[in-house]
Amino acid sequence: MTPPPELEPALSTFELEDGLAEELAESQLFPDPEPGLLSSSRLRAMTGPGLDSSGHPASSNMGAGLIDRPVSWVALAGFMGTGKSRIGWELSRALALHFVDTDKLITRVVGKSIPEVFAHEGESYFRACEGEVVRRVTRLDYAVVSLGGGTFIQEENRRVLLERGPVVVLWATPETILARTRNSDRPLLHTPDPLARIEALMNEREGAYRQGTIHVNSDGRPSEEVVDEIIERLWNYYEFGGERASD
Ligand SMILES: Nc1ncnc2c1ncn2[C@@H]1O[C@H](COP(=O)(O)OP(=O)(O)OP(=O)(O)O)[C@@H](O)[C@H]1O
Ligand SMILES: O=C(O)C1=C[C@@H](O)[C@@H](O)[C@H](O)C1
Ligand SMILES: [Mg+2]
Repeated sequence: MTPPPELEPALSTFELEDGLAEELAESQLFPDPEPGLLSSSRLRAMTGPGLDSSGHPASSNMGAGLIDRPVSWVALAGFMGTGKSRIGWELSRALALHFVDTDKLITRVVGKSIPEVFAHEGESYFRACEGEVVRRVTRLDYAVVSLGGGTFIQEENRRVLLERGPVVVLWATPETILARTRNSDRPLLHTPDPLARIEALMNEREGAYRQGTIHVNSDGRPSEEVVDEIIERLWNYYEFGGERASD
């Protein structure tokens, strides 16, 4: 069945994620949660042609040169709850780019939720997964990549990401972060005083986040406004010497 035209970009995004999941499943790091579940033939059967040799979904027209955009690759970093996943998805729709959420990709490939990965395999395993995913997503083109809150803290990840393209860091106050994460499961905030934990972690991490390319406040602003500011700042970045989309 042919999807309605407005769903096509989202569908090709899923194909891209399938291709990445397949590659990762074949890497040494990720265990196969159920024997055969992530075998490449099974994924291929579920997802069709996957990626072409340059990493684009085989059916994509995203590189066809029809869309004027400031960048063809951008990552979003920042503390938990600053809006990386939500803003990243909306930004990808606005720029007609694929969307990859590294947390989601890890949970999909490992076959467990992030709290389960922290509880069973430990945080250092999760951080190793993040490193592997960063290496893969920096090889993509035509993508908005939303990172996990701790991904940009690891020096090697920062180096690889900043070498690849602009990294937009989203910011919000500890109070907003608490309100946005209160009803969700972030293992690092499983503590009797999550606000104090957010403040302490933010202090520890602020210097690393400051190394991003573009900084945008997401506090008390509707997501559309945040997306508009990111696009405007990406155009400035492009005009002042950033890399242009290759189409
Ligand atoms: N600008 C915004 N205004 C209001 N709510 C927002 C805004 N941005 C994000 N949210 C909401 O805040 C919650 C957390 O956002 P999101 O999951 O995108 O954060 P994140 O930065 O990806 O966090 P994590 O690092 O844990 O993955 C979600 O419910 C999301 O819809
Ligand atoms: O800030 C962090 O270290 C984390 C943020 C989330 O996105 C997840 O990646 C995980 O909960 C860890
Ligand atoms: Mg997220």
